[in-house]
Amino acid sequence: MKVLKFGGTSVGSAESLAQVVGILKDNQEKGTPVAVVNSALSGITNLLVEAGQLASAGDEQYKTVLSTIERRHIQMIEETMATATQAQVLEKIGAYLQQLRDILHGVFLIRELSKRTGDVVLSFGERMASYLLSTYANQHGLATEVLDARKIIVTDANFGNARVFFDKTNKNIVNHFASSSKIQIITGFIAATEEGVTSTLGRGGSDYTAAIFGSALNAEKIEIWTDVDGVMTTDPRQVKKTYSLASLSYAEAMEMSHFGAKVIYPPTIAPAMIKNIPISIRNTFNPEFEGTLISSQSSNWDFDVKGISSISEVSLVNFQGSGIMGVPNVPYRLFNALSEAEINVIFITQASSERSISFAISPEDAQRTKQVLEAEFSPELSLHKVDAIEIRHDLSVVATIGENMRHQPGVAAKLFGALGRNGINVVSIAQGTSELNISVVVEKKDLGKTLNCLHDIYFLSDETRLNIFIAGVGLIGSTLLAQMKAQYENLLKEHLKINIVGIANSKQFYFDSEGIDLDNWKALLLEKGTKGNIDGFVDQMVDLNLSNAVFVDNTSSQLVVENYQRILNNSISITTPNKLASSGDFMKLQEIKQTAMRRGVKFFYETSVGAGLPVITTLNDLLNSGDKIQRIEGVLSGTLSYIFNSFKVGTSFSEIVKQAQAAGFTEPDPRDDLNGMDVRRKILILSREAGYQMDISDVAIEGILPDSCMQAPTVDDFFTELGKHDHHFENILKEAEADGKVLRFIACMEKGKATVSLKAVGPEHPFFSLSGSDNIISFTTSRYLERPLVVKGPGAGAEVTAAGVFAEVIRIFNHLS
Ligand SMILES: NC(=O)C1=CN([C@@H]2O[C@H](COP(=O)(O)OP(=O)(O)OC[C@H]3O[C@@H](n4cnc5c(N)ncnc54)[C@H](O)[C@@H]3O)[C@@H](O)[C@H]2O)C=CC1
Ligand SMILES: N[C@@H](CC=O)C(=O)O
Ligand code: NA
Repeated sequence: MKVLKFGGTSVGSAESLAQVVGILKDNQEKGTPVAVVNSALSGITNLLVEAGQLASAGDEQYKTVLSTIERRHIQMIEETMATATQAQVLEKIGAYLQQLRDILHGVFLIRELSKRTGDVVLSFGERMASYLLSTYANQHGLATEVLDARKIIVTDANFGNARVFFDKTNKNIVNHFASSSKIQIITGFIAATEEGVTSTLGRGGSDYTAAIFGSALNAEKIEIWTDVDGVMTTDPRQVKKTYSLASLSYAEAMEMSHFGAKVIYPPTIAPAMIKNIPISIRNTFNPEFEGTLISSQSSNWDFDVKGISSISEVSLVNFQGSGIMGVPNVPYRLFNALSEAEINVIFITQASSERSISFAISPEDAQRTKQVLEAEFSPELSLHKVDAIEIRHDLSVVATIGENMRHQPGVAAKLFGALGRNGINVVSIAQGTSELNISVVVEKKDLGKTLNCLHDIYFLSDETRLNIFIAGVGLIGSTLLAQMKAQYENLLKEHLKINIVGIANSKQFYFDSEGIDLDNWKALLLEKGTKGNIDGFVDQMVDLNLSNAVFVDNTSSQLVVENYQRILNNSISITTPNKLASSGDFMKLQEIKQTAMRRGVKFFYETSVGAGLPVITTLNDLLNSGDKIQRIEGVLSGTLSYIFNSFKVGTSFSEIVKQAQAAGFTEPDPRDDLNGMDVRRKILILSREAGYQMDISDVAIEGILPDSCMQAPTVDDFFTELGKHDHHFENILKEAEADGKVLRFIACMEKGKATVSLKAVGPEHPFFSLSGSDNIISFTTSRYLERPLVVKGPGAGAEVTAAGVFAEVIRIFNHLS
């Protein structure tokens, strides 16, 4: 014998009734006898509650609600019943509705709805649904009859949440089933007192009915049929990719349910658990799927954690004071008072100093909790032995659950590490000594982020999203987007989903938290983008509060840099080829780095020197392993390298500069390259990395650009002006060539002294043989003293720079996961 329970959605439409009959027939074919428990049609119980409340408040609107209830049932009859039988079925349902109307009219007249009458009102939902289901099943070739559970389940008179008398109930069940041959369609949720007065079983009532019958009949299994594929690893409304759990132990299922997962109402598991009857959660609309089996077995499961459940809205009460320390009856008085006031405590922690006890409750109980505690502890409050009761709102509880967590070091570290890296503040923590559950209280605004990042770290097997925000979609930014698009599928195979959530240029921005379509980003930004500057972009990024977030600054804008502190403070990592922060004000840079460190996120800017070449990481590797930097020397400008590699006597200098610009080597304003500013910034960045507290003014420069070029108001004017000086550059070149030398714009830093100058170097010089846009950086250190460590290769250009930024994005991902 199996007991099958069908929830409201399973009996709420023509389609679902057909599915239910299919499931029953399937069992019949397999020779498995079944008993069926059903709920009211979906939504009807709430409507009945509402009608009762309106009637008792003397509000005629109850009639409108009643009409809605009536319409739902009539519509079901019209959609599901054979035409010839419709009149008869309508008559029967009409009789139920008339009774209900009479009762509500009475409630309306006397303006009072006792719990006892409330239960009668509610009972109509299940009674009508059972009748419809049984009639439908009989019309489709099954032999069923309605079993009104009020004849069977005997309870006390605690209406609304009645307690079952199991001796009598079990006897009734056994006797009834001994004499019935048809499939029993049992009204869930409802019961009756010994005197035959209608009662209800409280929250989760129909599940409970199924467990009561299953247990009395020693069923081989109880199946709870609903509209989802069993129990999911976490709330699918909050996390995009969740999985259905094949199995759960009773204890896990209870923990999950206690913390809000819609699994099964915990007390209803008890009768089944005592008899060790497995409970399976199945999807009426996907009956082939096995769903979730809840049993005493701890299943094979590859992960430390089974599920992450949450209660989105809780309040946290802090009860503290010097007078409670070590006083044994304080906790007793506290929780007893709450229990007497029927206030449900969701979560408790106590500091080991015993000076404070915190517990979470539903927000609707907050006011009452305060009153109850103030009354109970009024003497202690007036003597200041207990502090004023503090209640914090807008919090959520997230519980990480699983039997595998037991005796498993590292599970908690993973959890808190992930929360820390994502900037989620943990308000309170509890872990039962059973080690089955670690619960944390977080701010409500962080709930989605918490569930997503925990789901990512525990169930990494499928994919992790990296949420990326890109400011600057010019040359480097657009190349980066193209590279990310090209690599998207390959990364997905590695379980990494590149999710470009926001893009911005200097005028507007565009967001899509599901990931911007990379085939179409330009049009989306231009046509659908919001007008606004970087501050607005960052505001929206921060508001989204996504986990695993990275901000990429592909601009050369100081306005963007001004936002770094705020971005890092919101636990979003940054990678950038923009040199303004790393070569800007020294104290500000320190603050930015400290914020990143404090928030456990990254601030990377490898591409600001030598573009994609590993310059800063190499320098840091040397330093971290204890080497001492003696000297850093290099050709640090891709533009200038290209220019002096291509400039031959007889060619025009200004034309070559234009070529460098067209090749994507120059700064947005090429004068930054030609006047040496770009190189000064780069040698400053390296000097600072090497430990010197220097500023841009500490980098001496011998400029090569005539003043008139610098003063040109626009880049075009600059080129015109530069053309006038072609002969000047040709002369410099001729002089060098006469000595068999080439021109190199060389930066050097030794003992905190940095210089930048144009030099003519001969074939003996290591920088002689450069070509294209090559950079070369040589590190002379204590360990690389005679022969320096050299990094060399293209040091500018869209592809290599964007690739360097891309690599840092992935490095940040590796750090986050
Ligand atoms: N071209 C190269 O080889 C290398 C470039 N870089 C750096 O890469 C950065 C980007 O260079 P490009 O792509 O060539 O510049 P670009 O001028 O082509 O693009 C800059 C982008 O930033 C946007 N932007 C400017 N100010 C903004 C603001 N306040 N807010 C939002 N967006 C803003 C612009 O609208 C544009 O989309 C620069 O910092 C440059 O120094 C670094 C290494 C190599
Ligand atoms: N304009 C720069 C680009 C890299 O930082 C250069 O030419 O090196
Ligand atoms: Na680099």
